[in-house]
Amino acid sequence: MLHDHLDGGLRPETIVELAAACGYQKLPTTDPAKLGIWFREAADSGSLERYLETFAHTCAVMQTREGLVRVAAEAAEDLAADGVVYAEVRYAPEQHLEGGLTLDEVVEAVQEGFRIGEANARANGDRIKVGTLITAMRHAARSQEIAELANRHRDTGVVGFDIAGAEAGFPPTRHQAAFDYLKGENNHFTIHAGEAFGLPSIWEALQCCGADRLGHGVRITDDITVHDDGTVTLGRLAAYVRDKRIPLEMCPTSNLQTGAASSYAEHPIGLLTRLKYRVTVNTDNRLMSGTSMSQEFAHLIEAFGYDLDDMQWFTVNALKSAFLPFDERLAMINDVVKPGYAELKAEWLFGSSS
Ligand SMILES: O=c1[nH]cnc2c1ncn2[C@@H]1O[C@H](CO)[C@@H](O)[C@H]1O
Ligand SMILES: [Zn+2]
Repeated sequence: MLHDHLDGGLRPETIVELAAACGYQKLPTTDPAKLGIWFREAADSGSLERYLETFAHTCAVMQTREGLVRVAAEAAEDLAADGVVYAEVRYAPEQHLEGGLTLDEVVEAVQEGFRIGEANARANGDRIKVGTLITAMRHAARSQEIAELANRHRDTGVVGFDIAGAEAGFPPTRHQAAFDYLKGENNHFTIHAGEAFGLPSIWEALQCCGADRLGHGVRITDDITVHDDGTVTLGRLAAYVRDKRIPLEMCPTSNLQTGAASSYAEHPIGLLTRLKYRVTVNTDNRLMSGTSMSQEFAHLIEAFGYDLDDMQWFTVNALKSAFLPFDERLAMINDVVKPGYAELKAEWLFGSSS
């Protein structure tokens, strides 16, 4: 899985405990069950801007080294327990400086947490590798500094860079210098684009900034015409995205909440999958969307009748598009993902062994 926000995936009980530990008193409730529901409902706003307001509470409890280590470790454990074997988890270090940590200390704490979480997952019989994406906030003006931060930590598990936050009014070219810098360093980046704003945002992300992947990218369907007889005409940009195999990090539930899609059945992932775009399935924010990787798959199975072969295709697409070295991607696909799906198929054929 390629698109999961660290500050969008906390366990509700952890938020409550960390809030008590750091004296944060603005939580809407300190009952973990109610808090989980509150996040889901508050994020169900129909607008990206309002959806993003809920992150004030999670970021508030991620301002200390201990808080960051714990949240990162638990993210790795939770993803592994759900069957995820490779996850790229992102967050914006600039949002975690209020407790006096430096940008580098924030990154070091999160990296330590991921390593602890990977080890705990192994102890539980699960296997996961977590790669970190360092995000810069698109409304802010620190992207150059954050890109340099990502580049500095590239040899200890930071696999790339991203920009996130409100899209309308903040085109990716505001951060052109950061992208040019990363290209100069032969580093990788993805850009949230085509979620709350349409084709110009996708075009800029690809053709000006040089993004390796698109976060969401759902609005690419604005450039696709489906005719009454079912045939399809692709515009130039839609054709480019498909021809160049640009990975689309699709997050169905998140898109329903922010209004980027109106139902699972009508989510552009159905059309884009049929047209064999490089589609991947992701959670975006497990807390705000009350979801998990397996739940996102379950929604798609229900809406589109996908089977294990389709799940495997999405998973292989994700590994092909990961910011991991090529040999590791290949080993993940051939030695982990394919045998894993073969095992699921055997269970389907012969019945579960457990
Ligand atoms: O779907 C999204 N679109 C744009 N920005 C997002 C989305 N989900 C989360 N964030 C933003 O990314 C920051 C760093 O993780 C979060 O704090 C949130 O503001
Ligand atoms: Zn996102």
